[in-house]
Amino acid sequence: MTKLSVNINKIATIRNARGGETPSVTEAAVKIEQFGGQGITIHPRPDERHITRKDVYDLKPLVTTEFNIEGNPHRPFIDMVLEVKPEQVTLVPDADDAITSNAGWDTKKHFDFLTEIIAEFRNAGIRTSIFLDPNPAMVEYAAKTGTDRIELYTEAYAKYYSQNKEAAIRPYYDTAVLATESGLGINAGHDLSLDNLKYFADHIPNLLEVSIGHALISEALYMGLENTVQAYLKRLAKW
Ligand SMILES: CC(=O)[C@@H](O)[C@H](O)COP(=O)(O)O
Ligand SMILES: NCC(=O)COP(=O)(O)O
Repeated sequence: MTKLSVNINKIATIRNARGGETPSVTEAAVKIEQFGGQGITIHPRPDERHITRKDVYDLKPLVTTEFNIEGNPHRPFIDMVLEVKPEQVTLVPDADDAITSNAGWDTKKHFDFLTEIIAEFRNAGIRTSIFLDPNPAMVEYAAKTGTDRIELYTEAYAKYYSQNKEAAIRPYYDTAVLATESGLGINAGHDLSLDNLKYFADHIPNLLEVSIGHALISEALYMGLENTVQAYLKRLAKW
């Protein structure tokens, strides 16, 4: 079964446009879980452009499914995650000024750094996942870092899906097969949508979790949050 973790960054983006608490990030998380969401993902960025540090602490006692915190492991981020103790931390190597995440880890180059940080999280009982381009060459080093999972960075798949979906998914399939053989769990995310999700989930073996935010929250403007979460769950259903 592939779990749906809903990324609620965009709820915070709208809220921050006016300050105050509308729409409420915590209420959205609770409702998403009531509507069937199987996890809540947030990506607090250093400039707090959407999710703030306060949100991270406010959400922790309310999330009853799986809490997944994503981010670049600078020391303040690491310390916050160790204090909050979510079920999962996803390490993303994004520059502070990046508009959004735009690359996976070079696991060979950053091997020592990742190994050290991953041990810190694992010793605290927090599952780790590292954001990875669909590049089988990165899997060998990823596995040696001790991470529990990888998160396949799906922007390229989403971009090329409408042109040639067989070609778009091939590197993801190859990376996923090797990751499974290497004992790694597989998550995926970035630009997944109602259009492209089913093909991805049907063709990637052992896909444990997808985290989806931008498209899902955008689609919810027209369909409503409950219908949208349900529509995503249907795309992930195997029957
Ligand atoms: C790791 C990943 O792909 C997502 O977390 C993405 O970075 C969302 O972040 P933004 O909402 O800031 O674009
Ligand atoms: N890890 C990916 C994520 O949380 C959401 O990415 P997106 O759907 O906002 O592109």
